Amino acid sequence: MLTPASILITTVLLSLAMVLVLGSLLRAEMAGVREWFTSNLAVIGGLLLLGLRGLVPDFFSIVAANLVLALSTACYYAGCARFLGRPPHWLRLAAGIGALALALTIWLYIDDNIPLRVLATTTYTGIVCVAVAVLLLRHRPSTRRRYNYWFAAALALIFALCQVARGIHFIMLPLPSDPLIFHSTWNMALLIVGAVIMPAMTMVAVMMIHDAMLAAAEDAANHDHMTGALSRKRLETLAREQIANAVKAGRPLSLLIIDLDHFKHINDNHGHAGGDTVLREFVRMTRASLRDSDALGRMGGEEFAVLLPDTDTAGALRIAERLREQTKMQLVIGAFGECRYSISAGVASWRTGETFDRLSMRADRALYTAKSAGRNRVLPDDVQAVDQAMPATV
Ligand SMILES: Nc1nc2c(ncn2[C@@H]2O[C@H](COP(=O)(O)OP(=O)(O)OP(=O)(O)O)[C@@H](O)[C@H]2O)c(=O)[nH]1
Repeated sequence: MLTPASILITTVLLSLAMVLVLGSLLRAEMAGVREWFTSNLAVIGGLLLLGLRGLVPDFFSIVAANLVLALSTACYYAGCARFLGRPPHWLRLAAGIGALALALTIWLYIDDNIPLRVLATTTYTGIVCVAVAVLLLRHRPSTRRRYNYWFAAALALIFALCQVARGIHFIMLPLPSDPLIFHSTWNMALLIVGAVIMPAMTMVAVMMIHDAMLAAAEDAANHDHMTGALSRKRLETLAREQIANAVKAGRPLSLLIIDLDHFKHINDNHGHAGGDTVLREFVRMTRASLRDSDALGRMGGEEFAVLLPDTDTAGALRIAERLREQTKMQLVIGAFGECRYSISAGVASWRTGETFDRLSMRADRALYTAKSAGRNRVLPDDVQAVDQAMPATV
C-alpha cells in the first residue's frame, strides 16, 4: 500500500542513485557538481531523519529533518548558480534556513501547529525553486541548446507550485494537529510529485553537465590550445561550408596562407617560450584586424590560414598587405625581452568547381614564391593579379 513511508523509501533510493551518478562526475571538477552532489546527500539525510519520527526526539525528526531538506534545496540552487558562473548567494540561502529554523521551533515548542510548520517549509522550498527557475532562464549560456535549461526551469516551477499547493492544503485542514493528516489523498499526491521532482531535477543537472562537457570537448577540438586560433580541422570544415555558400550565393571567397619569417631564429634568439609569445601576439593582432566573418586557423607550427568570405583577390591582397604592415610594426615584449618579426603570405581566390585542397595548394604555392622572393611580402597565386601584388620594401 502507498504510504508516506513507502514514498520516503522510494525517494531515498532514487536520491542514492543520483548521488552515485553525480559522484562519478565529481572528478570532472566542473563548477556546481559538488553542490548538486551535496544536495542529494542532504535529501537522503533529511528523509532518513523524517523516517525516525517517534523513535528520536522531535527536534531531530521535525526541526533538523526539515532544515536538512531545506539545505538540500539551497545546495541545488548554489549548484545551478556556480554551474552558470553566478554567485551562489550563500548568505541569503542561510538567512532563509535561519528563518525556517525559527518558524519550526516556534510552531513545534511554543504553539504545536503542523499546518504552519508545513507552510513554513513549503514557502522556503517554493521560493528557492522559483529562484532556480529564474536563474536558469536568465543566465542560460546563449551558445548552448535551450532544451536542458528550459526543462530544468519548468521542473523547478512545477516543484514550486506543488509546494504552494501543499502549504495551502495544510492551512485549510479542519484538524490542524492530527498527524494522520499526512495520510490524506491530497498530501499523498503532492508527496509523490515532490518525490519524483528532486531526482528528476538532478537528472536534468546531469544533462546540463554532459552538455557543458560536450561544449568543452568541441571547443578543444576546434581551437589551437596555445594561440586560440581555429584548429586546422575546424578551419577545413569551415572552408568547405564557405565554398558551398560561395557556390549558392555566387559570392567570391579568398584564402591567405601566412607564415612567420625566420621563426627558427626567433626561437634560437628568444627561446621556445619567446617564440610561443610571438605566435600568440600574432594571432591576437590578426584577429583584431579581421572581420567577425573571417576565420583564422593555425595550420601547424608557424603557419596560419585566413578564410575571407565575400572577398575577391584584390580585396584579399589588401587585407594580407595590411596584416604584413601591422606585423612589421609590432614589437612583441615579454619575459624573454623584445622581438620584431615579419610574415610572408600567399593569396588565392576560389575558382568555380575548385575543392578546398586545390585552393589551399595554390595559396601555398604563392607563399612559397613569396618566401623564395625574399620573405616579408604578399603574393597572389592568380597570375592576372600579379600586377596588384605589393612586394614589400624590406
Ligand atoms: N616556439 C615555437 N616554435 C615552433 C612551434 N611550432 C613550430 N615551431 C618552430 O618553428 C620553426 C620553423 O622553422 P622553419 O620551418 O625552418 O622556418 P623558418 O625558420 O620560419 O624559416 P622560413 O619559414 O623559411 O622563413 C622550427 O624551429 C619549429 O621548431 C611552436 O608552437 N612554438
